[in-house]
Amino acid sequence: MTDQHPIAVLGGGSFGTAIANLLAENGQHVLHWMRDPEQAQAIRLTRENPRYLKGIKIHLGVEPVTDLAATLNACQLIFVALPSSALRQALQPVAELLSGKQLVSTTKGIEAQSFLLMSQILEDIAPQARIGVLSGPNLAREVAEHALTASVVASEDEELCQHVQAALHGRTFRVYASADRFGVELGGALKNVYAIIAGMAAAMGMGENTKSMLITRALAEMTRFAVKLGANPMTFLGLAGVGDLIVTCSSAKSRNYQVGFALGEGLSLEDAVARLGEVAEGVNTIKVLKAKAEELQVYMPLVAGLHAILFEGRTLNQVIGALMNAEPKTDVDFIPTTGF
Ligand SMILES: NC(=O)C1=CN([C@@H]2O[C@H](COP(=O)(O)OP(=O)(O)OC[C@H]3O[C@@H](n4cnc5c(N)ncnc54)[C@H](OP(=O)(O)O)[C@@H]3O)[C@@H](O)[C@H]2O)C=CC1
Ligand SMILES: O=C(CO)COP(=O)(O)O
Repeated sequence: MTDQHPIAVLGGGSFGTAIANLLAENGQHVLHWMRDPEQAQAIRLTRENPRYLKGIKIHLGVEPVTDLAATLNACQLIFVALPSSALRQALQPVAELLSGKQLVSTTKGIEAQSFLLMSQILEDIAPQARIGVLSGPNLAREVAEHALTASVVASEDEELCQHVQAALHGRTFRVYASADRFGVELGGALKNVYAIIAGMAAAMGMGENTKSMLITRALAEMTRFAVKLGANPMTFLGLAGVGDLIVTCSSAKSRNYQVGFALGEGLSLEDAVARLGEVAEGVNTIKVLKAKAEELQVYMPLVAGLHAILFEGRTLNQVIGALMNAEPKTDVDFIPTTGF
């Protein structure tokens, strides 16, 4: 059943475009808000968004718009697909228009200084809104090309979860519900850091053993950190945890992986990010994560190693040597046996 109101998607990048298309394919009228009037006009005329999703036809049910206030006024369900660095500054000025709306963040990042996840920022600026997150192994291009894909909508608000499932479920996209908003969102933010490391390893010609070790030990670190923050470790065994970690650490379509690959080829961080020209959230997340892990005294050797390479002048070989020669540890030591 289609909504009586249009559905808003905020953000004219690759993921906003992919989600807007999915909704429109399901018969929804979508107001796709972007800040650039030229981009909106070009999409209206050509039905393509070549800068972010070249070759993908934009469904006629997607209406590119640039009036944010009018968009928020017209819609009850609003997907937020803005970079984490832009979300607060874009939405704070229109905070009063968000009251009572269903806001679903798809943004996978952490705010510097506050260490807030994106749905927590939404809650902060719009306490009267109904809040959820959408996260999972969802490479935008594959979603747009109709690869069979699953995602998770997470909120304590069951009605919101059902609304999102009804709006997005289709022949190629399946949405699972979760009540653990914090765990689902944390998984999406943390995995970007490990995708940078996986990209580096690939550029260095490392094999499948290395990839598997990285993904598994990344899961250990992520879970250890999440448990320290009081999250449910079981969420990390789901699509938004290990699922997203696998896809992002395995695919050259991931922008975080691409940044890592460029670093592994010897580019500076600045050049790697410039060459990408899109958002790689892990670059900002690593800074705040390293500091938080130290503050909370959580053992995160991969995070510390990547930070040392990017910001402390260590070489890849120095860090690899330190990681492989670290004191012996036990394998699965990060899930408490009681309490969950
Ligand atoms: N791409 C993917 O596969 C997936 C991405 N995500 C998450 O979605 C979020 C958005 O990423 P994605 O769509 O990929 O990013 P892209 O890099 O593809 O696009 C970024 C978009 O954000 C816009 N933008 C940047 N700053 C502002 C601002 N201040 N106000 C308004 N709009 C702004 C850009 O506009 P302009 O062109 O005018 O600069 C552009 O449209 C990220 O957190 C990402 O982790 C989640 C799942 C999958
Ligand atoms: O989150 C993603 C896939 O689930 C997209 O990852 P990148 O931002 O690294 O492209």
